[in-house]
Amino acid sequence: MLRSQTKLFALGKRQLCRSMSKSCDLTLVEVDDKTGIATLTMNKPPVNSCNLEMMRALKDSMKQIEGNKSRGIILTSSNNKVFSSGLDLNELRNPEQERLVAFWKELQEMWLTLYLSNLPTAAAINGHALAVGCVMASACEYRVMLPGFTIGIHATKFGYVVPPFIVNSYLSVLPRPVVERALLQGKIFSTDEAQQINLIDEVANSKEEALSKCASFIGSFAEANPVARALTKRQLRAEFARTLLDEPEAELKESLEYITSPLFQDSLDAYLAKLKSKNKK
Ligand SMILES: CCCCCCCCCCCC/C=C/CC(=O)SCCNC(=O)CCNC(=O)[C@H](O)C(C)(C)COP(=O)(O)OP(=O)(O)OC[C@H]1O[C@@H](n2cnc3c(N)ncnc32)[C@H](O)[C@@H]1OP(=O)(O)O
Repeated sequence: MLRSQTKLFALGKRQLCRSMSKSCDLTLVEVDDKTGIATLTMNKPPVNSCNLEMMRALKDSMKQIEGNKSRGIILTSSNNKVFSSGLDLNELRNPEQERLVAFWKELQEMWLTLYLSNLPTAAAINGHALAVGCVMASACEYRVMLPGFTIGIHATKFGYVVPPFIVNSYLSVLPRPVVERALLQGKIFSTDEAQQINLIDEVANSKEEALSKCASFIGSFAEANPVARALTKRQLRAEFARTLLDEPEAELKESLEYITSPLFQDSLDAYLAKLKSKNKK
């Protein structure tokens, strides 16, 4: 995509500076003047983990793209090894109640904004997509992944119960028996395995190729009336979004109780220690 053909804007500056992250642009949005397709790039070093500010920036970017009458959204990463490492686990560890409530509500809203977007959505998965990283990719309508990476929801492996809307994210892409086995095993798929079960639609050999394949998918709706398309998509997806649309408070309460339980906190401590020790060896 040529720089001269794109409009570039960034969100999340203020929030990011407050959270003392390394970069000042959590998300980058480029809109191709020719195609009208927006590329939304996650840009939170080192691994695009989703803290409160990141999820807010993602949600705000998506709303801004919809408001700008773009023709579609491609979600990707500025990191060439990691698409997203999922929720920022530091947000879940010994959380301060007010921030945890804001964090979980933001997760709910970000997921709903992406899952029910009026626009065609596609993910150019140019790195590992773990847990909520996989959930975000699954919430899109189309997925193109680069070889040599991994994707999946491994929550049960480290003692996390999978919330219903995350189950639904998988169910909107994969058949129920596959979802059941994958979630209960905490299965992480290689690119090849993901293609075999249709968790991803295509494999591309470079990020540019992945973006181009995503753009072709979005272009395939050129003949569809955008309003009719959006309302039909909403109808098709409403069932899986029902819990969060109708009872977000109940889902919030259940999740908060679980996250603040000693059982969860203990397994999180052990998991984080393991993750950190990897880099000390
Ligand atoms: C009955 C109904 C009840 C309903 C109850 C509901 C209950 C709800 C509960 C809970 C939540 C469950 C949902 C979970 C979803 C999630 O998304 S949890 C996040 C899970 N993600 C991971 O486990 C990813 C872990 N990371 C990695 O595997 C690797 O980092 C990587 C493969 C992504 C990248 O590897 P590499 O490039 O080698 O980088 P690293 O050196 O590993 O990482 C750099 C740096 O970042 C830290 N880090 C990595 N991931 C995270 C993260 N997700 N959060 C926070 N920090 C992370 C890592 O520790 C390194 O830090 P240091 O440099 O060592 O300080």
